[in-house]
Amino acid sequence: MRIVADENIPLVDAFFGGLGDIRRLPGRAIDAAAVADADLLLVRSVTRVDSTLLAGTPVRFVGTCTIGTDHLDLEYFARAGIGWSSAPGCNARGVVDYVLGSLLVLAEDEGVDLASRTFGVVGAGQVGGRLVDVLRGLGWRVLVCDPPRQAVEGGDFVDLETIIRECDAISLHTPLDAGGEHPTYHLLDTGRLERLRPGAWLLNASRGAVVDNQALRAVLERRSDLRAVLDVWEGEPQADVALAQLCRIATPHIAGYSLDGKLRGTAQVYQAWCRFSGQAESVRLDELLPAPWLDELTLDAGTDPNWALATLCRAVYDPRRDDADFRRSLAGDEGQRRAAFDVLRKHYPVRREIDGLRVRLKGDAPSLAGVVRALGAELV
Ligand SMILES: NC(=O)C1=CN([C@@H]2O[C@H](COP(=O)(O)OP(=O)(O)OC[C@H]3O[C@@H](n4cnc5c(N)ncnc54)[C@H](O)[C@@H]3O)[C@@H](O)[C@H]2O)C=CC1
Ligand SMILES: O=C(O)C(=O)[C@H](O)COP(=O)(O)O
Repeated sequence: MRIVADENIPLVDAFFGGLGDIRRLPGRAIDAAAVADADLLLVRSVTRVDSTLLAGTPVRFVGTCTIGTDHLDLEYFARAGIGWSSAPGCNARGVVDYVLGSLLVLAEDEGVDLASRTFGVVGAGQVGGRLVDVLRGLGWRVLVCDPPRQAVEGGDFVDLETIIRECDAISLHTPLDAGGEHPTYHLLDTGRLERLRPGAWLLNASRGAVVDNQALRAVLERRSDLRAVLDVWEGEPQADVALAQLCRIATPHIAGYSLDGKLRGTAQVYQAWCRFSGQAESVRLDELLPAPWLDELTLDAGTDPNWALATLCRAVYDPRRDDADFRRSLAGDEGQRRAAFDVLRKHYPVRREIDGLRVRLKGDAPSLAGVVRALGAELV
């Protein structure tokens, strides 16, 4: 079997090496010629996979080691009888950790207590759903907007206008969808951005075009009270430099880049391929995942819970490093910036997940135990 794979899929040899010959290419260089004799195509989010790429090739299965599927033409796959899989939820925890780290930075800048803010989560699926659980677990007020879920489940959801009107911090976690019943392309347009509450924080780690980037830049230029955190950009790997400079945190689409999340992505697609092809699985992720660098922490019962929250999160991940790396890359010319966007992603440092921590409490401390549990870390 011939396999073509994005060179940035970690452990691709460990999982797929026994199945055939693997040709590894930069994701943006995977073209029709590269897949002309491939049976299996493994991609990440940067490769557009549609009839232009696949028509006339022997490719019978496409795996994307990502959560997002907006780069796949799924209607074409159905028409052409091509099997496919994404990796639902694989890196959702990484995005939650990114949002937590960003909220801590914003709160520290402005000297506000996060518990006094109202949070809005737009899109409560794999990522947003986990984020809601963590924020509510910390005892914070969270409003949730998810019209597709609301239509099916009824329940405790609000509309987007309520989020805009009432929330001090809004985090976007929808898929990018230009059509359908609940389109998300430019979901935050000029009008909605203008109506953000005074001093509001807007975070986008979903897909760039869920926010109208030009409109956001114009609004941020007019309203110095707003704070923006952007991990994703319209036109990646190009990012609007002026917009990035107006953001409090700006990063090159790395919110979900925990090692655990990336390896889960490869493993989930391998499992999907095994189901599709009727083969037994012979490689297991838990045998390949390295131990975390930081395993166990001890907190005294007298520790301030807000300090504990910041310390536990930042012990594992602090987005300021990624912001600083990205900001330095913005000094280059257009070509250098495009290249740097991909280089920062390709050589991303090892990062683990906050819920991999084990925390020991010295003494009886129910509020500290609540913080540890809300973060998903293990109390030992
Ligand atoms: N920056 C990064 O590194 C990463 C970004 N992502 C992106 O995050 C986004 C969310 O991913 P998941 O949670 O896994 O997706 P998901 O499909 O599990 O959840 C998305 C949720 O959004 C809801 N939704 C759809 N249309 C909506 C609308 N118009 N308004 C409000 N809610 C709407 C859906 O009902 C669903 O519950 C995707 O765009 C994904 O590509 C995912 C992982 C990493
Ligand atoms: O899983 C997703 O969806 C993401 O956005 C990934 O974090 C994107 O990773 P790449 O495929 O762009 O490396």
